[in-house]
Amino acid sequence: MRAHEAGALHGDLGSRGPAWLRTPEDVNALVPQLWPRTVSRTEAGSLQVGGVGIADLVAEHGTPAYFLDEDDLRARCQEFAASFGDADVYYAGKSFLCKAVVKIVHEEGLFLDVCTGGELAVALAAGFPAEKIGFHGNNKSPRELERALDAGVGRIVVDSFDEIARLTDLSEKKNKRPKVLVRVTVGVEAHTHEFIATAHEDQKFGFSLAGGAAFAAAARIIDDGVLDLRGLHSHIGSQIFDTSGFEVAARRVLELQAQIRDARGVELEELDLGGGFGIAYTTQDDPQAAGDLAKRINKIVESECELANLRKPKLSIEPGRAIVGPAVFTLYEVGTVKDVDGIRTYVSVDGGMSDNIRTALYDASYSATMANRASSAEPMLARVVGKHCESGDIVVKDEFLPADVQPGDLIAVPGTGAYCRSMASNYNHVPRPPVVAVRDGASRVIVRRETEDDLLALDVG
Ligand SMILES: Cc1ncc(COP(=O)(O)O)c(C=O)c1O
Ligand SMILES: N[C@@H](CCCC[NH3+])C(=O)O
Repeated sequence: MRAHEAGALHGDLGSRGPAWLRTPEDVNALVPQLWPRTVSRTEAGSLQVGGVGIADLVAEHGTPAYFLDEDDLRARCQEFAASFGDADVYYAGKSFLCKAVVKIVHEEGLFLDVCTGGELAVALAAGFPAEKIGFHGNNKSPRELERALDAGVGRIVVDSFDEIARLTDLSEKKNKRPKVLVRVTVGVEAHTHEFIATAHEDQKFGFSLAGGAAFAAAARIIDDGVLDLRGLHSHIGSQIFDTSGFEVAARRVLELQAQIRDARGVELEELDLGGGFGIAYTTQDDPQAAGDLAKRINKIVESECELANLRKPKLSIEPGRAIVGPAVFTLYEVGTVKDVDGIRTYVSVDGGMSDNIRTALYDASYSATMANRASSAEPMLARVVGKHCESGDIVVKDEFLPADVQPGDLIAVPGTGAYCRSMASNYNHVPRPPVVAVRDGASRVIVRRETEDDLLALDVG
């Protein structure tokens, strides 16, 4: 998360926006890095995506809803695959997974990373080839491991000594030799929110490099000879803009790789550097293009291999957010507009923390625009909030909206493809919104809207 996302507000009443937020010259303008590529305003001023106008989308699918620009998603898959060349690009399923997206990711030639039996079930149900699946998780159950072995999952990323023992035992019983990676905690303090940083020492993921657990895990697997140790894995966190964290991570895992070679005579052939590439949530975020990331990461790995006197391993990366995040916007309808005198204007919409928990959970920043019309009114600093019974139910902390925003207007929030529907809840018994893919002038529901019947179906009375 960027420094500006710390949420600091101006002290003076009446201008309670963060210091970085500027009054826009045109409150209707769409800042390109925030929006899926086929989104634009029609001459009349409303949004369109994939050649379909927002009014038609709302008439057919209602609000709130997530709209996926399918061409944008496919283009991002293609850019990562082409830029990283020989590397395997795993789409991180945790960011957003459903059968249609699994099929798209497969058609575009990507691999797939899952981290629970549920995600694995969706991938397999959509016909994704098991050998192109990587299986993560710090607490995979025996049942999940068994399922992965039976399905023939391509890589299992082991995360604890308990798991190594469990998987070794199961593999011997089933006479299998799964390919595994050892997840290494490299001790990098990634510049991101604490809850989404994953490679500092004090946390649940991986084997500590500094404490020697990572070496011991690799050595145990090699010595046992049951699992096929293909390489090491490092994921330093999410929403990272600066490649220096990847540089330190690559150096440290490659040093470990050299240590393993020297101690056991085994030169591991693969290296997975995880995901975490940041995307634009606000005008201040300036993400790197896939091509630039690929060049930097390849260069880092090459020079670190040279230093450690290692052959360059086959690389894998696991972008989730950077592929699906920018391809989606959420559309809401405004229900109430409340000016809390001298403090701020609250614009309440028909969704909230149940469809986007990131603002409440990580203090994340988002942007928004009025979607049903362009307005000539002055920009007004507003806070877009949901309909839940929590004062922390904030969708967009600070954004300029036209001062004439009113009930019935539509608000679109970009950058919601990752970790919004996948982290959605039924808090306050609000049914979760649908995901609608739009392309070439047509829309199709890929995850339908939940109904009250769905909610009641689980309630056995
Ligand atoms: C192991 C692993 N790989 C990949 C990702 C994808 O991260 P992001 O979507 O932030 O790129 C995550 C999530 O943080 C992860 O835990
Ligand atoms: N869910 C998080 C990222 C963590 C993903 C898994 N390690 C986010 O919204 O940014």
